[in-house]
Amino acid sequence: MSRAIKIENVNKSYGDLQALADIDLEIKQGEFFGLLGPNGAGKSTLIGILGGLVKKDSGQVTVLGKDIISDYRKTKKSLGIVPQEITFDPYFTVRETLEMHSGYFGIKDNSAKIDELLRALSLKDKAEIGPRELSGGMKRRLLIAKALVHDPEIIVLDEPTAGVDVELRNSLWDYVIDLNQKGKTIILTTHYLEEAEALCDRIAIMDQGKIIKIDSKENLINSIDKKLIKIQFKNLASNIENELAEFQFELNKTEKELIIEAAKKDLDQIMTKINNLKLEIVDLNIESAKLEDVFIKLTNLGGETDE
Ligand SMILES: Nc1ncnc2c1ncn2[C@@H]1O[C@H](COP(=O)(O)OP(=O)(O)OP(=O)(O)O)[C@@H](O)[C@H]1O
Repeated sequence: MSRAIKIENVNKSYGDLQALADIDLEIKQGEFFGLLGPNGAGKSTLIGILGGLVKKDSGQVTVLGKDIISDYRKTKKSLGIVPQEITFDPYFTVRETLEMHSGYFGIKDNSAKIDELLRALSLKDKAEIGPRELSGGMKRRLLIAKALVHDPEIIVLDEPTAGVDVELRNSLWDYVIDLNQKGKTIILTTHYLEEAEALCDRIAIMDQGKIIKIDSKENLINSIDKKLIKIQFKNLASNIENELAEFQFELNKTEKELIIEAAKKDLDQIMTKINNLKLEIVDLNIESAKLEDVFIKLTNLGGETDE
């Protein structure tokens, strides 16, 4: 696979605040890449640099092998960036907004693509009204359509589903997955970690202007040695707590449910002990670690994953 984006040694400060510190990152063509991190980690700053909205202090960024500064026009055409901030010209309808944006890229008749986007993003019946009459979620979908009118090779989505309801979120993802399967590179930032876990192949976790971890989703999740065992018994026995004393567990006596957090290496011993209790099991569930566990471990910010 060839390279979609190469970021080398990029730095950016706002006064005394170093928003990006020596960022190195390569994203291959066709990847579905997740850029995660707590508020203020530097994700939007990095995306702003990519799109030419933020000026880097140093370093180099290339898009499909072209420098974002010296080959600005070409790199701009290869990128479709959906920003976090919603801004529109209120005097144009949804369709006119998309036609005008096509015009920026020199596309004269773009009605087939515009119709495809309006359909995919469920905006067809809103095509002739102004952005002021759209709900917050609809505005966000128009922002996505606007970024895609010129059929870019690389699509960057900065928090695309904030404020979008579940049904539309799912249809939006179906559309983005389809684009990715057709070969488009997708870069996603989101605070919905389960969304990143479901969609991304590779993930970079940023914190305080640095990339603190970058790996495949599977490797990240496997790096957490944790299983959550939930067992519901028909009846409890008085010796459960003694029997499991060496492990970390919770016992809900009303629900007759036992929850044990265990390392993989202890699973066999735990299951043997539970077997020795000779209790009738009503339900059993073993969960593996989630991307959220990795995020919490690396950033110590579990409580702030949702905005
Ligand atoms: N224009 C600006 N002027 C001054 N400081 C800024 C500016 N833009 C961003 N920052 C600061 O740079 C840091 C990185 O911000 P950035 O928006 O890139 O983070 P983020 O990871 O996108 O956060 P979020 O998840 O909240 O969107 C923050 O400390 C922020 O306050």
